[in-house]
Amino acid sequence: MTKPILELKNVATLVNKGTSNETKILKKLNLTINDGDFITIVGSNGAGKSTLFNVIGGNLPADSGELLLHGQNITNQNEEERTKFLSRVFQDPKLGTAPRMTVAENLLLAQKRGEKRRLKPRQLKQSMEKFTKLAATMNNGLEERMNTATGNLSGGQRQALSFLMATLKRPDVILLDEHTAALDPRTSQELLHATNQRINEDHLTALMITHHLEAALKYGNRLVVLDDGQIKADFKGAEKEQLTMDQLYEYFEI
Ligand SMILES: Nc1ncnc2c1ncn2[C@@H]1O[C@H](COP(=O)(O)OP(=O)(O)OP(=O)(O)O)[C@@H](O)[C@H]1O
Repeated sequence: MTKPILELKNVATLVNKGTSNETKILKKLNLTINDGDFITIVGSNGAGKSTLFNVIGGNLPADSGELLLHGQNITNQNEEERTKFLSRVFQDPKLGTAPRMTVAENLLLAQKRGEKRRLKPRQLKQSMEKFTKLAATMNNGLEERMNTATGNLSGGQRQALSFLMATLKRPDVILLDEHTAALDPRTSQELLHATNQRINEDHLTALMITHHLEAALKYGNRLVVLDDGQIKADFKGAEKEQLTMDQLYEYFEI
């Protein structure tokens, strides 16, 4: 039986509250994320995709409705508290890693998330074999650059590292916020492939925003279409597998 990990119930979000520009972005949105779900999220510009991630991540409050994690109400938890169960990878390769630190040091930081953050050379040595193996799963030469400062990596390697850091401690939910959008088509495809492999093999739960409809169709067990702050469609299992590009395009017609 599928177990809900995170539930959004009637979540609404307002911006510019109390002004003449007050706007409702998410409109009584309901979404249940089950254990092992890999949900691709598509929608036009301004549909509310990033806002949805901001509300899940605690960067933006829900003005009404509630969020439940394993049945517990977390609506009022702040961003920092939510990092205990959640991690996010952004579009910008400059975010998510410490540029002057090496690949191995960044991975050690991610491994020590939630603990005291002092890095000891001994711990780095102990974890090196594990980190190198992990980096090799990305299939982009990251494992050969373990002692390179992150700022000197290619964009693709940097995003792969951000992804590994986000998954290292197996958070309950991983938010992938167009994490391959700044990469060239080939590098983007390779990272999507490696992302998919790790999510499936490690049975992780993830949401991935993408503007690449092909990728949204190809990856994941669910596909959610967001429109004007609401979920317009939520294709699951066989229904998603049978969904065609033409059918998906129809959701983008004005
Ligand atoms: N803090 C804010 N203040 C005012 N308006 C906001 C704020 N955050 C988002 N919006 C507006 O809410 C709407 C949804 O924005 P959001 O960034 O969530 O859309 P999106 O689906 O992620 O778009 P894109 O595909 O362009 O990234 C947009 O019209 C945006 O301008």
